[in-house]
Amino acid sequence: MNENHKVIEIKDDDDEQSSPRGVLEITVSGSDSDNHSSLSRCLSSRGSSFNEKSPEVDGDGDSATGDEEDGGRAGLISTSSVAQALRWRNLVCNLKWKSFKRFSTVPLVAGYELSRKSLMRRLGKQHNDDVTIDGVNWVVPKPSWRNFTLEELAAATDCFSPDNMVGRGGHAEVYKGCLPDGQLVAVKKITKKEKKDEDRVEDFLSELGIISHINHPNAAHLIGFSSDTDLHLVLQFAPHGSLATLLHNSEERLDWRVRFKIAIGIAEGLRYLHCECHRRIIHRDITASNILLMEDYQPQISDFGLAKWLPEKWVHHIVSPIEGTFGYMAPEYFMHGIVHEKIDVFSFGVLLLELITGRRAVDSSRQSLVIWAKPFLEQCNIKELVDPHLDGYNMIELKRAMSAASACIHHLPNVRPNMKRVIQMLKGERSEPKPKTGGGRALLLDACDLDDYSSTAYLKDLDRHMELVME
Ligand SMILES: Nc1ncnc2c1ncn2[C@@H]1O[C@H](COP(=O)(O)OP(=O)(O)OP(=O)(O)O)[C@@H](O)[C@H]1O
Repeated sequence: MNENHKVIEIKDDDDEQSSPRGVLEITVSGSDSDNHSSLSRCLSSRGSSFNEKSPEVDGDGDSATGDEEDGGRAGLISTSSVAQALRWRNLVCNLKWKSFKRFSTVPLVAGYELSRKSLMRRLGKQHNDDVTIDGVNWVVPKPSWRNFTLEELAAATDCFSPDNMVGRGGHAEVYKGCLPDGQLVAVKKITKKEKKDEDRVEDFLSELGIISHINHPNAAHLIGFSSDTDLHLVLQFAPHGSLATLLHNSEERLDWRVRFKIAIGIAEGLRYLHCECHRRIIHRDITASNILLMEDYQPQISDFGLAKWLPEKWVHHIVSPIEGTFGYMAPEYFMHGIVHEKIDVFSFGVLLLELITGRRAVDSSRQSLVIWAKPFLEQCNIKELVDPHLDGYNMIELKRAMSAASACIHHLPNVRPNMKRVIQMLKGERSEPKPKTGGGRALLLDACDLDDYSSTAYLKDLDRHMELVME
């Protein structure tokens, strides 16, 4: 176990159960060879735990059907899809493994370190060679992804024309594109100029590995990827852009009905990532810019660049460096680097506040929305809190959103509800979070006595932290 790990205790009850079962993670330490064998174990363990979702490819390159459901799915896969799947498998199998620094657990691809040159060389080979099967029995996820060439992406985006650029984040430029069949796509070109090639490739594979396992209407949908010259993800296009733009930079005013629908959708997406996905995924960067709005304003959680797998049996993990967006970061994360579901819950609370108030997580005078809103939430002061631009709102929904926000931004992670409970609160199925009296998934750390951490101390820390990062 990583030395950074402090005493942790897991107490599960059914209601607080937030990890999927039957997922085997391998702890990695030591040399390359250790890691490689860990990988093999990890992959073969995935074979059994992922059977119901993904068709397997056996040593002869045929679809192997483990059960009836797999058989049905496999039967639907076209020959070219199988060939793509094999190319994908070959690509991953050929990658070089080294020790993994940040996390001591390597899920499918989140631990690669490889030289970009070597990746490109291997990829170049993939395009030309017949697929070779090495007999390793592991699952090929989602064989319908496409491996695009740079020419295809250039044709789709009019040579990455600036007119087609729909967004730019800290790590990527995003272009609107149109595929030959008329499908609109977003081509995310990874830039991360400050990073070394190896790190960029590692981050790309990590994001790709996570996003490729996600299958939910409220989470980004991967169409394909390209590592031809540059690294690209090809995603479903979001016609209404990001929530941040619509909420803070647009003439268009989102009415309450749409805002509430967006809140429920994001909550459903997060519940999926935390509890229903093949593996437990912590997004780590839930912000208004990372919520995309599809047709009919259905929200999609996007940008899995910081997302992490968390093994089922671990209550949390401690990471360094701490990356994320100021204004959305939970105190235990920005102070101690603790990663667990409740840091996403905190960020979701900030998002709820943005939807209620129309204010940014951090405004132009560097005021944190959490610090500003806390007293009004405690007084249930709707008049001060609610966005003055809203023409009207459903009072019951607004109050539910306020009480959910209040619970989510609690300074103690154990007191914050999980996403399942947040949805119940928003839908009025349960009005109050269940008080934590020792049951449930408790987070006990001797490294940082969070239970002694008061709301006032937290607000002071938040202020201090903001001063530091805004200097
Ligand atoms: N699928 C999409 N459809 C439409 N617009 C998109 C899509 N994906 C991203 N965008 C736009 O591009 C912007 C940047 O994308 P994204 O957040 O994925 O980049 P990033 O560099 O990883 O961001 P960050 O700085 O948060 O790491 C988004 O805020 C959004 O406006």
